[in-house]
Amino acid sequence: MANNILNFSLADFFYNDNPDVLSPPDDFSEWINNPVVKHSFSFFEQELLDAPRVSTEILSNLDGKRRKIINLTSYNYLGLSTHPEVVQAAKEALEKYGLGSSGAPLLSGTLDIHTEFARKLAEFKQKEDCILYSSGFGGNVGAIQGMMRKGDYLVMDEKCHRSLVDGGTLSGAKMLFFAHNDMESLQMMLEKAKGKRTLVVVEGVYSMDGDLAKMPEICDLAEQYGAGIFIDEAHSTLMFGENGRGVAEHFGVEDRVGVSFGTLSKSFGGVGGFICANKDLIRYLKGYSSPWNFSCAPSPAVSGGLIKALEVATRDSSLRDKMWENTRYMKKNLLDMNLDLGGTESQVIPIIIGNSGEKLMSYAEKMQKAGLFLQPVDFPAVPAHSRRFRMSVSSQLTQEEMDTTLSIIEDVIVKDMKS
Ligand SMILES: Cc1ncc(COP(=O)(O)O)c(C=O)c1O
Repeated sequence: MANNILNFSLADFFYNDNPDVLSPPDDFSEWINNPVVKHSFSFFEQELLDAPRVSTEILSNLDGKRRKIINLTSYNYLGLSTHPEVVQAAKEALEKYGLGSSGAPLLSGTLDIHTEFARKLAEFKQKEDCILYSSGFGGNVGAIQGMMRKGDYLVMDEKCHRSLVDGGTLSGAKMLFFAHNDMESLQMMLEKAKGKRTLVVVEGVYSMDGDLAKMPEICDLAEQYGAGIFIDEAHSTLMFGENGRGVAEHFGVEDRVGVSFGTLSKSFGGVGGFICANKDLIRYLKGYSSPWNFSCAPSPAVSGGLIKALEVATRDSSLRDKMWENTRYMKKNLLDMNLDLGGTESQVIPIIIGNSGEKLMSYAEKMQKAGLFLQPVDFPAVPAHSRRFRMSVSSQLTQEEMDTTLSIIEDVIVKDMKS
């Protein structure tokens, strides 16, 4: 049976009592003064200068030398962060409301601009209501922690984002992880949770691999066991589906998915998170979701920009179409170089390097010196045997930038791998 939950996986790493990984020594005071980790892993520490004027360009400060480089790591998939209409709308909201909301949403923090944005998001996602959070991370933590309680079961894909896992931990619900996108493993976990209040938690696009949740099969199984479904559409909202509503729309299963999460920091180009669901659930979250009722409401200036970002991204499909055209071009050329792109089905393209952290870091540095910023993703963010670069393709990339990117990758990675 394909149940790799028993082999090494992120789930093992993070959730099981494996004494070999990142566990602080028993003597906690000694550890605080002299923290050590047993498994070595590296950070690609560096400083990027200046706010990017366009998402594809940044200044790097590697070795104290300023270089203008191509950025293929940004989440600004549609270029909305720097879109002139979005920036203008944010400026107007800033003038009108000031910088901050100066209150938690239930106290004085909810302004008319938040209500308007939440209503527009609910309409867009075709759900009854919507709740806004100041961060995507907080939205996931808050929704899961708010909805679930001790005695409930969370059945989560093992590759789900940390925010979903932390929300589960806080809720006190029992957490069962199924092998990534493996329906046999999902069914096994649902069997274990049988008869309990159960929520199946998946991501539309998985953020490290770029593959899609198998939504039709997941819906079938969840319905068979009477479980609810929560989908994190962080990397798929405004990108997938005929109207950009995400992977649930792409598979035609929106009305079978009760709770839909989105972040505002990726394709929307701002910051924040939101949950769309039925009215009762949203009302319940407003009472019990701690990151909502015990944290300041989102910045009204950002909300103003985001209302415009939603309008720009949905008034036609031109930005999305361009992003897909660029994605197809990059994928085709990377595959022609025989690079391992895992099972990507989206604009998130992993370039898997393997188990050498040193190679990963040295490629990263060489590429940056040659004019390309690709963020290396090292263990423990991904399993040690599949260290990688994670490329995010944007609608803003020019043909020249894509061709320069490909030739740098060929020079630095492909030539070395062949040698
Ligand atoms: C799948 C997923 N969910 C949630 C988040 C959290 O979103 P934010 O960074 O907007 O807080 C991320 C961020 O990387 C993500 O990849």
